[in-house]
Amino acid sequence: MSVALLWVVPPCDVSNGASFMESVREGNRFFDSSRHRNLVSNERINRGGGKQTNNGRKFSVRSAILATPSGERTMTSEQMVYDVVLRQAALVKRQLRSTNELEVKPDIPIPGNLGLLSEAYDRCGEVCAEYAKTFNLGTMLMTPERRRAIWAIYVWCRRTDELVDGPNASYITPAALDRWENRLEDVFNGRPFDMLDGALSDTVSNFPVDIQPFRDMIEGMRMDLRKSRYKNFDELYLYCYYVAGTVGLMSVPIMGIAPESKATTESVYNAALALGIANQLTNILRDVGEDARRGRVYLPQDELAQAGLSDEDIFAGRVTDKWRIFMKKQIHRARKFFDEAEKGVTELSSASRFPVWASLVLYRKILDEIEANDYNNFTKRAYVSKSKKLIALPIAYAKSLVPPTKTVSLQR
Ligand SMILES: CC(C)=CCC/C(C)=C/CC/C(C)=C/CC/C(C)=C/[C@@H]1[C@@H](COP(=O)(O)OP(=O)(O)O)[C@]1(C)CC/C=C(\C)CC/C=C(\C)CCC=C(C)C
Ligand SMILES: [Mn+2]
Repeated sequence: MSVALLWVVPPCDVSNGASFMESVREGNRFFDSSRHRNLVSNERINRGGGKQTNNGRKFSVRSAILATPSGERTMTSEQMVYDVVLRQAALVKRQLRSTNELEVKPDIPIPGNLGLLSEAYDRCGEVCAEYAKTFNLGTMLMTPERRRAIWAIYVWCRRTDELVDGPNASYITPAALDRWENRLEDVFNGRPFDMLDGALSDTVSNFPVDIQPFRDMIEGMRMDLRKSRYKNFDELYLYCYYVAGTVGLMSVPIMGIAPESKATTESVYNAALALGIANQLTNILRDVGEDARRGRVYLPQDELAQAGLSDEDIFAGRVTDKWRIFMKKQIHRARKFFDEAEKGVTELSSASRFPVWASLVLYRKILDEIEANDYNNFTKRAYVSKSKKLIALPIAYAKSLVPPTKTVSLQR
């Protein structure tokens, strides 16, 4: 296990604040909260980090699950999630208006704090370089402000995922996730707990990032703790939104939409959501065998039954014609989400397009590799070789040079 892994989410992390504080001494040094308040109150945009409750109303996908008296939901997961998309897009639009209207004051440098802040961002960059080499390379083309903000978000997502997927996952309880969520609220309120949270606190005070996708990612981790089967695609869609679609919604406010783009803000956020869903569906199709060995089946149960398959077939790990037909349909669906996402990448600001194209092209290729393995995702892990990556990256770069369309092409 790498040193960085232990350091990102120390064993005592969310379950024991005091010993965690001891274990990250730099964090203590940085987060004398009174000093940090100075730092985050130096906001370029008057948003009041953490207070974005969508017009005073805290919104969550969970709270939007409307039910009939018989307990049936009246909205599909897609409809519920689209509501979060609209809210994040509205926040960005409001922000754009307010920065045009308000006089934007230059940052007042605070000696000492700024040094620590840049150290915090450097740490985030190191984690990114350790865990996501190709992606990290792609961020080098972004402006320094955007790059470090994306690093801070990446690190928060990675730490959140590590809670349920890392070496200490068996100690993680719903209560620990509640504490992690309280810590998130503190980040948005300018009271970060440690150095890495501090970088995120600074990021969310400088960019119009809504807290809801962050809360929803934690909700996805709760879902993972209590659930190991998905009745249908609607249930799976919600899970994919929670753990991956949220990443798209967190990232676009940082990456920015090209000023010359004619696309609606909502449509770009919708494409970002689609990329998260596509990635997660691909991740699930790649890891069927690995997940089954942990007793988990992320595939829609009704679609398995329609194909004449059951959990037993998955646990047995036999590649049959029934399985191949089933897999072809699942791959087709994941590709549809990638297609949807592609329409939006071109609309991003020019320097942000390359890392997104690179990640899209490389992740999409995993689906080709599952096919090349004759759909054996039980015992063969589909991966994109170094040489294939080397061929794909210049293609991604060429795609990133294509400017936004001149006409309104993206509408929902
Ligand atoms: C350019 C780019 C990719 C930016 C995103 C950077 C960022 C903040 C990434 C965070 C990723 C993360 C650590 C998420 C935690 C949950 C998780 C692990 C999700 C899975 C990722 C794959 O990781 P991996 O293969 O390492 O999985 P294992 O842990 O090994 O199982 C996911 C499958 C999903 C991640 C989702 C995205 C990267 C969505 C990206 C979408 C955008 C950047 C929006 C682009 C904009 C438009 C308009 C298309
Ligand atoms: Mn994972």
